[in-house]
Amino acid sequence: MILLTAAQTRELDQATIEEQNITSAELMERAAESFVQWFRGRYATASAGEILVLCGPGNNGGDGLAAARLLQQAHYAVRVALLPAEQHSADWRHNRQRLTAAVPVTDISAAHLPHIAPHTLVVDALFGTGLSRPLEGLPAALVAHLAAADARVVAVDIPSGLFADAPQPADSAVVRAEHTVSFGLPKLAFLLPQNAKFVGEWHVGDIGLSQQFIANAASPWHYTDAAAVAGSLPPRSRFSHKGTFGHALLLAGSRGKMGAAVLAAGACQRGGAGLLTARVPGCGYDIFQISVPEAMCLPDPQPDVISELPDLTPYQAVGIGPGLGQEAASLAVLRQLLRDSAAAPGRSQPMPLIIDADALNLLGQHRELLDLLPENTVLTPHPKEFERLTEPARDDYHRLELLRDFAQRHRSLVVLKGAYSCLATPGGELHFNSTGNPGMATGGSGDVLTGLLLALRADARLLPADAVRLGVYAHGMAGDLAAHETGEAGLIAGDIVRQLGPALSRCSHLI
Ligand SMILES: NC(=O)C1=CN([C@@H]2O[C@H](COP(=O)(O)OP(=O)(O)OC[C@H]3O[C@@H](n4cnc5c(N)ncnc54)[C@H](OP(=O)(O)O)[C@@H]3O)[C@@H](O)[C@H]2O)[C@H](O)CC1
Ligand SMILES: [K+]
Repeated sequence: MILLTAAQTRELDQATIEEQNITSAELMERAAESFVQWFRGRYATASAGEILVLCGPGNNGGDGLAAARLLQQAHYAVRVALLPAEQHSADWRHNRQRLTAAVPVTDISAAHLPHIAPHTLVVDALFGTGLSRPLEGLPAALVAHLAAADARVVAVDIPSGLFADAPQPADSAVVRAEHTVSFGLPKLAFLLPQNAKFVGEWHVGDIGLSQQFIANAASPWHYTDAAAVAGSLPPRSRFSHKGTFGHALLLAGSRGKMGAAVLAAGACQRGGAGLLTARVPGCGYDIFQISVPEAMCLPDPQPDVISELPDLTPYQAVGIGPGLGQEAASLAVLRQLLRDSAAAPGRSQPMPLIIDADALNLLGQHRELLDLLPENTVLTPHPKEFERLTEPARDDYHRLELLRDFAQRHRSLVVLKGAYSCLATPGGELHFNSTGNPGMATGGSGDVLTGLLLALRADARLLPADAVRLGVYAHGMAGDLAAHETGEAGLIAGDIVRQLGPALSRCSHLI
């Protein structure tokens, strides 16, 4: 699914109206119906109490007026408060007229802010994608009043005061919603950690927007949902053998951190690698062989860390980093790996690499190595690791800029890990992942992702970006399946490994 700017959203509305030969008021009615349908599913009339709908002067306010009418028809107790304005949109006026006397309406002024008892359900229809500047004056005072009242806010389309696709100045007034009910497509703003406190839980209703416009729209932002990964894991041929799915090499572990190697190896196996060989420090030999009997093991001559790179000839992909440590000997191995991978003997393409954890930190300390990254190398930093590779970000939007720029400059596939992990491609696309849950914020879940990506990059049937997008999605889905069994707090990385098979199998059955 693609994500659009606020300006493109307006064009999409217009395209829908023209394509379907409907009026803008009819499209607004669909939006209001979609909002009310969600609302009715969430709040029973008996327990909702009196609902206050706050309406601004544009079409967001128009949505609010139409929703107020529909809520009243559905037997909710509703009142409306209007923000004063010199001008109102045409569809606002249309819906103001359609509101019957059964819904009390008051005008908001600085002297008459609406009374809001604690826990009142408030529908925020003040401003939507037409927000043209940060809120000040009366709208800002109203937002503060809402916060002070401890209301339970449901935002229409987007919390008022929040820009859909750009940062707002620090401390500017933004409504803090418990839920945001949006239309058609999610907004980029919903996916950024800095906005979580405003957006709350978000939902998107289908209002029949032009699919043709969406399919042809140009945007760097994508949202990886089930449809996006459908078909990216081809079925296995009956005549396939273990060589078909590639031989992966994993360089992982150091004294005290062999668990990372074991988790990554388990994930690589569950991810479908035909063969896996692990290079581990000497001390990890027994641990690894006993924990992962399906894999082969090449113990390093050094007992505590990995100090020598094996010959890469037999392998189709290499993963490095989980539990590696940051010793000079391991840095030398990483440097050698980058050199050997760029021009692997007998290969037309560079070796597919996955670089994670301590290997990323080593890259951050020796940035000259970034120039050696073979094309389509996968890097999987969390925000701190990413900062070590680039620079501290001013905010989440700046971080996305840095991410996009980095992936383009180094022709790499970078997965910035987080609630909506974001894959940046060498072509400048940003793919936000939709699966996963907070239970996955636990030690070792990144090692699992590395192992899974290693398996998928070793599978020559998959294109590089498709493999990574699928891996990030399946990893999140495995976390969701695991959390279903263990709960979020009880989830540990090994649970994710155990659910990778079912998750991948679901992905391969998606159509
Ligand atoms: N497909 C859809 O998503 C649909 C969305 N709908 C809804 O329409 C809104 C967008 O409506 P729009 O009329 O474009 O814009 P808003 O309602 O958000 O606001 C515009 C008015 O607000 C004024 N404004 C803007 N910023 C401020 C501010 N900081 N302070 C005060 N006033 C402000 C603006 O005035 P200008 O001076 O900027 O001209 C306008 O008067 C979308 O979010 C959905 O809710 C449709 O219902 C159909 C489908
Ligand atoms: K709003």
